[in-house]
Amino acid sequence: MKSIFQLLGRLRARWRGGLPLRYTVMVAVLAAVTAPAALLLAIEQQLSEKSQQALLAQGESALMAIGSVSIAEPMWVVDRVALDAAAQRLLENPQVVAVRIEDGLTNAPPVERIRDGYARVLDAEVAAGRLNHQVRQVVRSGENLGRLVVWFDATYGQGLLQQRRSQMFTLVVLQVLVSLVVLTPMLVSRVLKPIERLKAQASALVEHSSEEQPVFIWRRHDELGLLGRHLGQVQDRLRELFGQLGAKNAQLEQLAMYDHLTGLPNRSLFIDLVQREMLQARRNQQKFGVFFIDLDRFKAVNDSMGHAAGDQLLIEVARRLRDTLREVDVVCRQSGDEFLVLVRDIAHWETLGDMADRILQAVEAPVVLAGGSARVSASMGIALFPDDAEDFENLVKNADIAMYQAKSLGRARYSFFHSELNSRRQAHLELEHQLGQAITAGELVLHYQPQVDANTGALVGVEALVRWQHPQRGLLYPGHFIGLAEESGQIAEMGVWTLHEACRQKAEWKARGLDVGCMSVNVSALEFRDHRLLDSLQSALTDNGLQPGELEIEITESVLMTETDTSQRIIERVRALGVGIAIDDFGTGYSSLSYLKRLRPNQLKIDRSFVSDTATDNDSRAIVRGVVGLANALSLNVVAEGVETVEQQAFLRETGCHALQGYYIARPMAVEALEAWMADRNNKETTA
Ligand SMILES: Nc1nc2c(ncn2[C@@H]2O[C@H](COP(=O)(O)OP(=O)(O)OP(=O)(O)O)[C@@H](O)[C@H]2O)c(=O)[nH]1
Repeated sequence: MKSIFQLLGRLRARWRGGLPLRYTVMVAVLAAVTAPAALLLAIEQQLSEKSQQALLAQGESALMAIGSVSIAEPMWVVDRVALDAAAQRLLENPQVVAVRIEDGLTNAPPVERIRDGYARVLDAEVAAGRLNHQVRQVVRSGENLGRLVVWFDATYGQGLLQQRRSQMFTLVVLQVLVSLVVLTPMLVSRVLKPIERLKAQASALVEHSSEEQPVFIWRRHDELGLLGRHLGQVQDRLRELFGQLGAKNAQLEQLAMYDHLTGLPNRSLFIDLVQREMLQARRNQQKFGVFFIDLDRFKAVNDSMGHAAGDQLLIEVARRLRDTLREVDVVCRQSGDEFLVLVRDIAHWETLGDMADRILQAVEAPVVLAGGSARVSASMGIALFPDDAEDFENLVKNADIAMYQAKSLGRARYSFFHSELNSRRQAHLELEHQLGQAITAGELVLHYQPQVDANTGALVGVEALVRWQHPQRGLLYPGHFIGLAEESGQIAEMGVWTLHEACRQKAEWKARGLDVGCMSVNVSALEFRDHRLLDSLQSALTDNGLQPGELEIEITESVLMTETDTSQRIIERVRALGVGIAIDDFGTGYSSLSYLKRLRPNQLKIDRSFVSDTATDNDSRAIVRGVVGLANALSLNVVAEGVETVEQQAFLRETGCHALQGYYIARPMAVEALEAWMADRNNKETTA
């Protein structure tokens, strides 16, 4: 019982939640066909029961009337045979169970006819209501002859009714079945199937993806067909929109993930791939490498052959990188002339070195461009996962640091990253940053080293040497920061400051009556080739009211001897200005005599390495003698640098060297110390 209720509950819930349409239609059709049929059946039963009873009653009365009339004559003539036959005829009526004809005039026994099986039970059946009997007087010519008693089967009508009922029921069932057989296929084909199709079409719309969609063709012209066609149009429009969206997405993905020039993955995609590789490498305890590749002096290709040729070169380099690497490796263009490579599945770290060599060789092969042929090299840094870093940013940063190391070692090579290199680079960057502020913070100072006449010992000039009074690290010598200043471009600003400060100091001494002789200022290679050099010299002199002859610039031999035509043009302009020119570190480079003649400097400074060896080394002595002889021949002054002993001084005097500079004379000194030194010498001279 409980489970029946549960089932009903479930059905109710199902009904409320919405039965599938086909069940609903089936139930509706069944109800629509069977309910009126059942109602008709019930009404018909009621009506036929009533009319049946009336008919039976009428039939019984009629039978009694006809029976009594038909036996009146035989009773009158007392024809028992005819009476018996009349009783038999009455008994032939199926309703009649027994007939008795009683003669009221004679005492003759009644004529009786009883259906088989009823003889003994007549009274009991009457008492039970299953039989009823009727009695009718038989009359002739107003005289009462006797009576007719007939027993009728009271259940006869019921039987008839029952028979009729089952016939009606069969008819109704047949009608329901016929209705179902006719209606169901019609409903299925005209309503249910189209609705199912519409449902499938709508579902296809809902689940719309870029994949192939089924096509629904509607040929019907009713409302469902119209709805289907409309849905089809929506589907077509959606398909079209999705197609456009897909193309746009692919375009956006291409733009977002790939470099437009080379078609290589860009940095975003590369990050994604490296991060996935990290997960896998961690799981499998594997290593992988990242290469940071930067083309060497790519700017020169752009500058000399044009940007379009530069682009062509980048495309070609990208192609070579792809061709050189294995399928599993990924190369991306990070920006400009920088490429990143993810090197997967490395058995040994040496594998990386081999691959790096192959890449460098591939890049270095000549490239034919629109404007001619070009040749570039690349510098490459290699960082290893997980040894050098465990996240993308640091891995690439470390590969970059290693690449920078490769550049500083002379380019066209690769370097592995080491954490120690990282900290060195860090310190370097920090110093570079501090150097940027040192000039404005007044942390740069000039020390001056005297140059004296080799014979008389008189002060003939001072060389200004820059120092950095670092707030934490104390006094730093140029070796610690000039290279840095050159790399970062700060050398230009530093050079201008040095020139102006040296001239300012010279002017101050002059104003105070202190004669330090000629002021020598070092000019680096970058400053020397900077077109602003002449303006700087001019303004340093003018601003401080100095004569050009009071200033001299020192340029190293190697700087002068590269791009000699340019050097010569610059030297000519400096000389035209009246500023002196000294060739520094003379003897270490490769001056040719003809250039020396053409450049016509004022002074040669013999490099300290020759001077320091004069005591022991005959060759050095010969070189010094040669340089002095050459200078005399070209009417140039000679200053010997790095004089540290009395013997060196004696030798240099003897060779005819004009001036001396070195620790034996005096170290580079701050302004006050130099002034004290000069005062001390004056005192000694006066005393002497
Ligand atoms: N043709 C072309 N040049 C580009 C593109 N993107 C950046 N560049 C140039 O590439 C050059 C990159 O120069 P750097 O790497 O800084 O210097 P470099 O000349 O290669 O010198 P080193 O790297 O120090 O050896 C710059 O001059 C940029 O203007 C590009 O898409 N096409």
